[in-house]
Amino acid sequence: MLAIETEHLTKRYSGRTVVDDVALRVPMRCVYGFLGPNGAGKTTTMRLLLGLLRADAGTIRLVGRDLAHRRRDALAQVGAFVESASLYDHLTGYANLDTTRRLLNLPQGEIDRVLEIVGMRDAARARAGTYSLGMKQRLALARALLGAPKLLLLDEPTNGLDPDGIRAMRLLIRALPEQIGGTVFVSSHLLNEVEHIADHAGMMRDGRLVVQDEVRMLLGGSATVAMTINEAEAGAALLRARSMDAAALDDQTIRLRCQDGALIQQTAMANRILVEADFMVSAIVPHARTLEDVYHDTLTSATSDYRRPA
Ligand SMILES: Nc1ncnc2c1ncn2[C@@H]1O[C@H](COP(=O)(O)OP(=O)(O)OP(=O)(O)O)[C@@H](O)[C@H]1O
Repeated sequence: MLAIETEHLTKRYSGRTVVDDVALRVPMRCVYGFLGPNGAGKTTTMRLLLGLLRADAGTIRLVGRDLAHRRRDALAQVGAFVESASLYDHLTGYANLDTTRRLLNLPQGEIDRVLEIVGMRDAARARAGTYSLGMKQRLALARALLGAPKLLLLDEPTNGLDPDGIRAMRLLIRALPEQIGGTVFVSSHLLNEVEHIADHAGMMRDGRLVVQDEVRMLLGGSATVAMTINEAEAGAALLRARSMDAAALDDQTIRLRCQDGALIQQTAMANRILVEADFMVSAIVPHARTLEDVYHDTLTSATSDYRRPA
């Protein structure tokens, strides 16, 4: 069973398709990072998943329940914070959670359970108006955890936080799949963040899901090295003539893309070719592939489609 499964999910505004035939495959018990530039359709997709918008086509299953046919049951599996945390400043953290607890008709003990998860048992006695933004976000997360949902949808959870707040939120999110026995679906435009916290990632562009895979698979594949050389254009041209994947990044730097597992051998070969042709190579620095590379390779190319069959 998947935490989120969509088929042909489509949403149009005034004839313009902003979510286009999206097939999300989000496994259970993981952190899934949902990436894409502004306007790519992430928020619209999340609103569709939460039943806040009606799709023009396609289906949504949340933790095995079809959203159209078993709406209550499906949404009962989901906790979310989609807009930035809205709390009653004049109430304590505890009382804020208590209002939601009563609405959901949950036992009192639920509040202590969720406060424990977000590490705010003591702070919950203070009024929410005195909290830092990081604490407000954690309290909002605690509220989303009320009722023990198996799926959490978080929209830009570190937005506006300082470095300490970002770190605390990241650690918290990383530990959540284990603690809730479920999945955390996080939208973000911070590639570095998703690389640190997510096991799976999906990338949207112009309403389409153009990448979806395990993060370790996305980061695998070709590795690159940066070679510092006296004449990068000519050096890169020579390497390309010898069937190597090389490009001049600037006057003095060649980027050499190596096949999986062949980094050392291909780098040594490129170095020998250049030196034998009287180029001066002064540094060779391997560069581990990052999600930023995947993002740029994918989102800047009009034709690429990294989707793997599910
Ligand atoms: N209510 C609406 N009416 C018309 N167009 C809309 C509406 N909501 C969103 N859009 C358009 O749909 C597209 C996708 O927007 P969406 O907010 O889903 O993108 P996003 O990936 O979440 O971007 P951001 O990171 O900026 O929030 C955008 O072009 C946006 O202008």
